[in-house]
Amino acid sequence: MKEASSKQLPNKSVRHKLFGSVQPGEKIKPTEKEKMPDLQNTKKDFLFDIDQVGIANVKHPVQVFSKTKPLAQTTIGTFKMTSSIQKNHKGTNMSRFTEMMQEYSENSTFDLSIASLKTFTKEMAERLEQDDNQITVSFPWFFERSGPASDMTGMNHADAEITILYEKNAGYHVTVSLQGTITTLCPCSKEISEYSAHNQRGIVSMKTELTGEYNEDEMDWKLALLEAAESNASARIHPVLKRPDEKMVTEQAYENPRFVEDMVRLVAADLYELPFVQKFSVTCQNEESIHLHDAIATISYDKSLHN
Ligand SMILES: Nc1nc2c(ncn2[C@@H]2O[C@H](COP(=O)(O)OP(=O)(O)OP(=O)(O)O)[C@@H](O)[C@H]2O)c(=O)[nH]1
Repeated sequence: MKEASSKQLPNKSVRHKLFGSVQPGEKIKPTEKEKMPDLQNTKKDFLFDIDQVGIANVKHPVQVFSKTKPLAQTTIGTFKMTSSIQKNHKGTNMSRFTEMMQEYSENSTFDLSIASLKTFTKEMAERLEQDDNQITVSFPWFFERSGPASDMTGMNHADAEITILYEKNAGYHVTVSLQGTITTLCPCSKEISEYSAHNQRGIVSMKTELTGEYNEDEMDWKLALLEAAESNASARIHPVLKRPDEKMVTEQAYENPRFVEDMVRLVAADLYELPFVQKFSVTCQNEESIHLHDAIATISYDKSLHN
Protein backbone atom coordinates (compact mmCIF):
# COMPACT_ATOMS: atom_id res chain seq x y z
CA MET A 1 0.00 0.00 0.00
CA LYS A 2 1.21 3.55 -0.88
CA GLU A 3 1.92 5.77 2.16
CA ALA A 4 0.10 9.17 2.30
CA SER A 5 2.64 11.95 1.56
CA SER A 6 2.46 15.18 3.64
CA LYS A 7 2.97 18.52 1.86
CA GLN A 8 4.55 21.57 3.57
CA LEU A 9 2.38 24.50 2.34
CA PRO A 10 3.48 28.16 2.65
CA ASN A 11 1.15 30.24 4.85
CA LYS A 12 -1.90 31.93 3.31
CA SER A 13 -0.42 35.42 2.78
CA VAL A 14 2.64 33.88 1.10
CA ARG A 15 0.30 31.81 -1.07
CA HIS A 16 -1.66 34.93 -2.10
CA LYS A 17 1.65 36.67 -3.08
CA LEU A 18 2.61 33.57 -5.04
CA PHE A 19 -0.62 33.93 -7.05
CA GLY A 20 -0.17 37.67 -7.75
CA SER A 21 -1.51 39.65 -4.76
CA VAL A 22 0.44 42.91 -4.15
CA GLN A 23 0.66 45.46 -1.27
CA PRO A 24 -2.00 48.25 -1.38
CA GLY A 25 -0.81 51.48 -3.09
CA GLU A 26 -0.78 54.93 -1.45
CA LYS A 27 -4.38 56.05 -0.59
CA ILE A 28 -5.07 59.78 -0.87
CA LYS A 29 -8.86 59.99 -1.43
CA PRO A 30 -11.12 60.67 1.59
CA THR A 31 -12.57 57.77 3.50
CA GLU A 32 -15.20 59.72 5.49
CA LYS A 33 -18.61 59.80 3.75
CA GLU A 34 -19.06 63.56 4.31
CA LYS A 35 -15.81 64.34 2.46
CA MET A 36 -16.55 62.07 -0.52
CA PRO A 37 -17.84 63.61 -3.77
CA ASP A 38 -21.56 62.82 -4.34
CA LEU A 39 -21.66 62.46 -8.14
CA GLN A 40 -25.23 61.10 -8.13
CA ASN A 41 -26.48 64.36 -6.65
CA THR A 42 -24.82 66.65 -9.25
CA LYS A 43 -27.36 69.21 -10.57
CA LYS A 44 -26.92 70.27 -14.22
CA ASP A 45 -28.85 69.99 -17.49
CA PHE A 46 -28.35 66.29 -18.31
CA LEU A 47 -30.50 66.50 -21.49
CA PHE A 48 -33.25 63.92 -20.81
CA ASP A 49 -35.62 62.93 -18.03
CA ILE A 50 -35.32 59.23 -17.16
CA ASP A 51 -38.54 57.15 -17.00
CA GLN A 52 -37.23 54.50 -14.63
CA VAL A 53 -33.90 54.04 -12.86
CA GLY A 54 -33.10 51.75 -9.97
CA ILE A 55 -32.03 48.19 -9.28
CA ALA A 56 -33.20 44.86 -10.70
CA ASN A 57 -32.66 41.16 -10.03
CA VAL A 58 -32.57 41.65 -6.25
CA LYS A 59 -33.26 38.35 -4.45
CA HIS A 60 -34.78 38.49 -0.97
CA PRO A 61 -36.74 36.09 1.28
CA VAL A 62 -40.40 37.07 1.41
CA GLN A 63 -43.52 36.10 3.35
CA VAL A 64 -46.63 35.27 1.30
CA PHE A 65 -50.14 34.76 2.71
CA SER A 66 -52.84 32.73 0.91
CA LYS A 67 -56.43 31.68 1.36
CA THR A 68 -55.45 28.10 0.61
CA LYS A 69 -52.86 25.85 2.24
CA PRO A 70 -50.13 26.71 3.10
CA LEU A 71 -51.76 29.81 4.58
CA ALA A 72 -48.34 31.39 5.12
CA GLN A 73 -45.09 30.56 3.36
CA THR A 74 -41.59 31.94 3.04
CA THR A 75 -40.42 31.99 -0.56
CA ILE A 76 -37.86 33.93 -2.63
CA GLY A 77 -38.82 37.21 -4.27
CA THR A 78 -36.94 38.70 -7.22
CA PHE A 79 -37.33 42.48 -7.12
CA LYS A 80 -37.02 45.41 -9.48
CA MET A 81 -37.33 48.83 -7.81
CA THR A 82 -37.22 52.06 -9.78
CA SER A 83 -38.30 55.69 -9.89
CA SER A 84 -38.13 58.40 -12.52
CA ILE A 85 -35.59 61.23 -12.32
CA GLN A 86 -35.64 64.66 -13.89
CA LYS A 87 -33.03 65.85 -16.41
CA ASN A 88 -31.44 68.25 -13.91
CA HIS A 89 -30.49 65.34 -11.65
CA LYS A 90 -27.49 63.12 -12.54
CA GLY A 91 -28.41 59.95 -10.72
CA THR A 92 -30.52 58.15 -8.17
CA ASN A 93 -29.33 56.91 -4.75
CA MET A 94 -29.33 53.20 -5.37
CA SER A 95 -28.25 52.14 -1.89
CA ARG A 96 -31.54 53.44 -0.46
CA PHE A 97 -33.57 50.68 -2.15
CA THR A 98 -31.80 47.78 -0.45
CA GLU A 99 -31.35 49.82 2.74
CA MET A 100 -35.14 50.12 3.02
CA MET A 101 -35.73 46.44 2.16
CA GLN A 102 -33.52 45.52 5.08
CA GLU A 103 -35.46 47.83 7.39
CA TYR A 104 -38.73 46.19 6.26
CA SER A 105 -37.28 42.75 7.06
CA GLU A 106 -35.72 43.46 10.43
CA ASN A 107 -38.55 42.24 12.66
CA SER A 108 -40.07 39.64 10.33
CA THR A 109 -39.64 38.36 6.77
CA PHE A 110 -40.43 40.96 4.06
CA ASP A 111 -44.24 40.99 3.74
CA LEU A 112 -45.59 40.70 0.17
CA SER A 113 -49.15 41.83 0.94
CA ILE A 114 -50.47 44.53 -1.41
CA ALA A 115 -50.95 46.87 1.58
CA SER A 116 -47.35 46.49 2.68
CA LEU A 117 -45.98 46.96 -0.86
CA LYS A 118 -48.07 50.11 -1.27
CA THR A 119 -46.55 51.57 1.91
CA PHE A 120 -43.10 50.55 0.69
CA THR A 121 -43.41 52.29 -2.72
CA LYS A 122 -44.73 55.53 -1.19
CA GLU A 123 -42.00 55.62 1.46
CA MET A 124 -39.38 54.81 -1.17
CA ALA A 125 -40.53 57.74 -3.34
CA GLU A 126 -40.24 60.01 -0.30
CA ARG A 127 -36.81 58.67 0.63
CA LEU A 128 -35.57 59.23 -2.95
CA GLU A 129 -37.22 62.67 -3.02
CA GLN A 130 -39.07 61.68 -6.21
CA ASP A 131 -42.76 61.91 -7.14
CA ASP A 132 -43.09 58.25 -8.10
CA ASN A 133 -41.79 54.80 -7.37
CA GLN A 134 -42.41 51.36 -8.86
CA ILE A 135 -41.76 47.94 -7.41
CA THR A 136 -42.09 44.62 -9.24
CA VAL A 137 -41.62 41.37 -7.38
CA SER A 138 -41.89 37.89 -8.86
CA PHE A 139 -41.92 34.75 -6.75
CA PRO A 140 -42.80 31.06 -6.90
CA TRP A 141 -46.08 30.59 -5.02
CA PHE A 142 -46.75 27.11 -3.58
CA PHE A 143 -50.19 25.61 -3.01
CA GLU A 144 -51.44 22.25 -1.80
CA ARG A 145 -53.29 20.07 -4.29
CA SER A 146 -55.07 16.78 -3.61
CA GLY A 147 -55.79 13.88 -5.95
CA PRO A 148 -59.43 13.87 -7.17
CA ALA A 149 -60.18 10.32 -5.94
CA SER A 150 -57.58 9.48 -3.28
CA ASP A 151 -57.47 12.98 -1.76
CA MET A 152 -53.72 12.51 -1.31
CA THR A 153 -51.98 15.86 -1.17
CA GLY A 154 -48.75 17.25 -2.56
CA MET A 155 -47.30 20.65 -3.39
CA ASN A 156 -47.81 22.48 -6.71
CA HIS A 157 -46.52 25.90 -7.61
CA ALA A 158 -47.23 28.78 -9.98
CA ASP A 159 -45.13 31.85 -10.86
CA ALA A 160 -46.64 35.01 -9.41
CA GLU A 161 -45.76 38.68 -9.89
CA ILE A 162 -46.95 41.94 -8.29
CA THR A 163 -46.24 45.44 -9.64
CA ILE A 164 -47.15 48.52 -7.62
CA LEU A 165 -46.74 51.95 -9.16
CA TYR A 166 -47.07 54.90 -6.78
CA GLU A 167 -47.50 58.37 -8.26
CA LYS A 168 -47.83 61.32 -5.90
CA ASN A 169 -50.53 62.93 -8.04
CA ALA A 170 -52.40 59.80 -9.20
CA GLY A 171 -52.11 57.30 -6.33
CA TYR A 172 -51.52 53.60 -6.88
CA HIS A 173 -51.74 51.21 -9.86
CA VAL A 174 -51.68 47.55 -8.86
CA THR A 175 -50.97 44.85 -11.44
CA VAL A 176 -50.82 41.15 -10.57
CA SER A 177 -49.81 38.24 -12.78
CA LEU A 178 -49.89 34.49 -12.48
CA GLN A 179 -48.48 31.78 -14.70
CA GLY A 180 -50.06 28.39 -14.02
CA THR A 181 -49.81 24.98 -15.66
CA ILE A 182 -52.71 22.88 -16.96
CA THR A 183 -53.50 19.83 -19.11
CA THR A 184 -55.23 20.29 -22.45
CA LEU A 185 -56.53 17.53 -24.71
CA CYS A 186 -56.74 18.32 -28.43
CA PRO A 187 -60.37 18.54 -29.68
CA CYS A 188 -59.29 17.95 -33.29
CA SER A 189 -57.37 14.81 -32.38
CA LYS A 190 -60.37 13.49 -30.41
CA GLU A 191 -62.75 14.23 -33.28
CA ILE A 192 -60.76 12.56 -36.07
CA SER A 193 -59.26 9.55 -34.30
CA GLU A 194 -60.87 6.12 -33.86
CA TYR A 195 -59.54 6.11 -30.33
CA SER A 196 -57.40 8.27 -27.98
CA ALA A 197 -56.43 11.93 -28.40
CA HIS A 198 -53.08 13.62 -27.90
CA ASN A 199 -52.74 16.03 -25.02
CA GLN A 200 -50.23 18.59 -23.81
CA ARG A 201 -49.01 20.64 -20.89
CA GLY A 202 -50.34 24.21 -21.26
CA ILE A 203 -48.90 27.32 -19.63
CA VAL A 204 -51.55 29.95 -18.89
CA SER A 205 -50.16 33.45 -18.22
CA MET A 206 -52.59 36.02 -16.85
CA LYS A 207 -51.80 39.69 -16.16
CA THR A 208 -54.50 41.79 -14.51
CA GLU A 209 -54.78 45.37 -13.33
CA LEU A 210 -56.79 45.52 -10.10
CA THR A 211 -59.56 48.01 -9.32
CA GLY A 212 -59.83 49.80 -5.98
CA GLU A 213 -62.48 47.17 -5.07
CA TYR A 214 -59.83 44.55 -4.39
CA ASN A 215 -59.75 43.72 -0.70
CA GLU A 216 -56.98 41.29 0.19
CA ASP A 217 -58.55 40.46 3.56
CA GLU A 218 -61.50 38.91 1.72
CA MET A 219 -59.97 37.71 -1.54
CA ASP A 220 -56.81 36.08 -2.75
CA TRP A 221 -55.89 37.21 -6.27
CA LYS A 222 -53.47 34.27 -6.67
CA LEU A 223 -56.22 31.75 -6.01
CA ALA A 224 -58.73 33.58 -8.22
CA LEU A 225 -56.34 33.63 -11.20
CA LEU A 226 -55.29 30.03 -10.65
CA GLU A 227 -58.95 28.96 -10.59
CA ALA A 228 -59.62 30.91 -13.82
CA ALA A 229 -56.90 28.88 -15.56
CA GLU A 230 -57.46 25.46 -14.01
CA SER A 231 -61.27 25.34 -13.94
CA ASN A 232 -61.35 25.92 -17.72
CA ALA A 233 -58.66 23.40 -18.62
CA SER A 234 -59.15 19.83 -19.84
CA ALA A 235 -57.70 18.75 -16.47
CA ARG A 236 -55.68 20.08 -13.57
CA ILE A 237 -52.06 19.20 -12.84
CA HIS A 238 -51.41 17.07 -9.74
CA PRO A 239 -48.26 16.25 -7.78
CA VAL A 240 -49.62 12.92 -6.40
CA LEU A 241 -51.89 10.65 -8.46
CA LYS A 242 -52.84 7.07 -7.51
CA ARG A 243 -54.47 4.85 -10.18
CA PRO A 244 -58.07 5.88 -9.35
CA ASP A 245 -56.94 9.54 -9.60
CA GLU A 246 -55.13 8.94 -12.88
CA LYS A 247 -58.25 7.30 -14.37
CA MET A 248 -60.33 10.31 -13.29
CA VAL A 249 -58.04 13.00 -14.76
CA THR A 250 -57.58 11.03 -17.99
CA GLU A 251 -61.34 10.71 -18.47
CA GLN A 252 -61.98 14.29 -17.39
CA ALA A 253 -59.50 15.56 -20.02
CA TYR A 254 -61.27 13.45 -22.71
CA GLU A 255 -64.63 14.91 -21.64
CA ASN A 256 -63.27 18.51 -21.79
CA PRO A 257 -61.14 18.91 -24.95
CA ARG A 258 -59.57 22.39 -25.46
CA PHE A 259 -57.69 24.24 -28.19
CA VAL A 260 -55.42 27.13 -27.08
CA GLU A 261 -58.10 29.42 -28.56
CA ASP A 262 -60.74 27.79 -26.32
CA MET A 263 -58.51 28.22 -23.28
CA VAL A 264 -57.84 31.95 -23.71
CA ARG A 265 -61.53 32.69 -24.42
CA LEU A 266 -62.76 30.70 -21.41
CA VAL A 267 -60.15 32.19 -19.06
CA ALA A 268 -60.97 35.68 -20.44
CA ALA A 269 -64.65 35.10 -19.55
CA ASP A 270 -63.73 34.24 -15.95
CA LEU A 271 -61.39 37.25 -15.62
CA TYR A 272 -64.12 39.46 -17.11
CA GLU A 273 -66.48 38.28 -14.35
CA LEU A 274 -64.03 39.04 -11.52
CA PRO A 275 -65.25 42.39 -10.12
CA PHE A 276 -61.77 43.44 -8.93
CA VAL A 277 -60.16 43.06 -12.37
CA GLN A 278 -60.05 46.23 -14.50
CA LYS A 279 -57.85 45.13 -17.40
CA PHE A 280 -56.39 41.77 -18.31
CA SER A 281 -54.37 39.83 -20.79
CA VAL A 282 -54.28 36.06 -21.02
CA THR A 283 -51.94 33.86 -23.03
CA CYS A 284 -52.03 30.10 -23.37
CA GLN A 285 -48.95 28.32 -24.69
CA ASN A 286 -49.21 24.58 -25.21
CA GLU A 287 -46.14 22.39 -25.29
CA GLU A 288 -47.37 20.15 -28.09
CA SER A 289 -46.77 16.44 -27.71
CA ILE A 290 -47.02 15.76 -31.49
CA HIS A 291 -44.78 18.68 -32.56
CA LEU A 292 -41.46 20.21 -31.52
CA HIS A 293 -43.14 23.63 -31.56
CA ASP A 294 -45.75 25.13 -29.20
CA ALA A 295 -49.27 26.43 -29.93
CA ILE A 296 -50.03 29.92 -28.57
CA ALA A 297 -52.99 32.35 -28.27
CA THR A 298 -53.50 35.71 -26.48
CA ILE A 299 -56.41 38.01 -25.58
CA SER A 300 -56.10 41.51 -24.06
CA TYR A 301 -59.15 43.32 -22.70
CA ASP A 302 -59.82 46.60 -20.86
CA LYS A 303 -63.28 46.67 -19.28
CA SER A 304 -63.32 50.49 -19.19
CA LEU A 305 -63.03 50.64 -23.00
CA HIS A 306 -65.94 48.27 -23.66
CA ASN A 307 -68.67 49.43 -21.22
N1 LIG B 1 -26.79 56.32 -9.49
C1 LIG B 1 -26.09 55.20 -9.75
N2 LIG B 1 -25.44 54.55 -8.72
C2 LIG B 1 -24.79 53.41 -9.03
C3 LIG B 1 -24.75 52.91 -10.37
N3 LIG B 1 -24.06 51.75 -10.35
C4 LIG B 1 -23.66 51.53 -9.08
N4 LIG B 1 -24.09 52.53 -8.25
C5 LIG B 1 -23.82 52.56 -6.82
O1 LIG B 1 -24.71 53.17 -5.89
C6 LIG B 1 -24.02 53.30 -4.64
C7 LIG B 1 -24.18 54.63 -3.96
O2 LIG B 1 -25.47 54.73 -3.51
P1 LIG B 1 -26.01 56.09 -2.88
O3 LIG B 1 -27.36 55.73 -2.38
O4 LIG B 1 -25.91 57.21 -3.85
O5 LIG B 1 -24.97 56.30 -1.67
P2 LIG B 1 -24.90 57.54 -0.69
O6 LIG B 1 -24.92 58.81 -1.46
O7 LIG B 1 -23.72 57.25 0.18
O8 LIG B 1 -26.23 57.35 0.14
P3 LIG B 1 -27.20 58.50 0.77
O9 LIG B 1 -26.49 59.02 1.96
O10 LIG B 1 -28.45 57.75 1.10
O11 LIG B 1 -27.41 59.54 -0.29
C8 LIG B 1 -22.56 53.15 -4.94
O12 LIG B 1 -22.13 51.91 -4.51
C9 LIG B 1 -22.56 53.30 -6.47
O13 LIG B 1 -21.45 52.74 -7.05
C10 LIG B 1 -25.39 53.62 -11.41
O14 LIG B 1 -25.41 53.23 -12.59
N5 LIG B 1 -26.04 54.76 -11.05
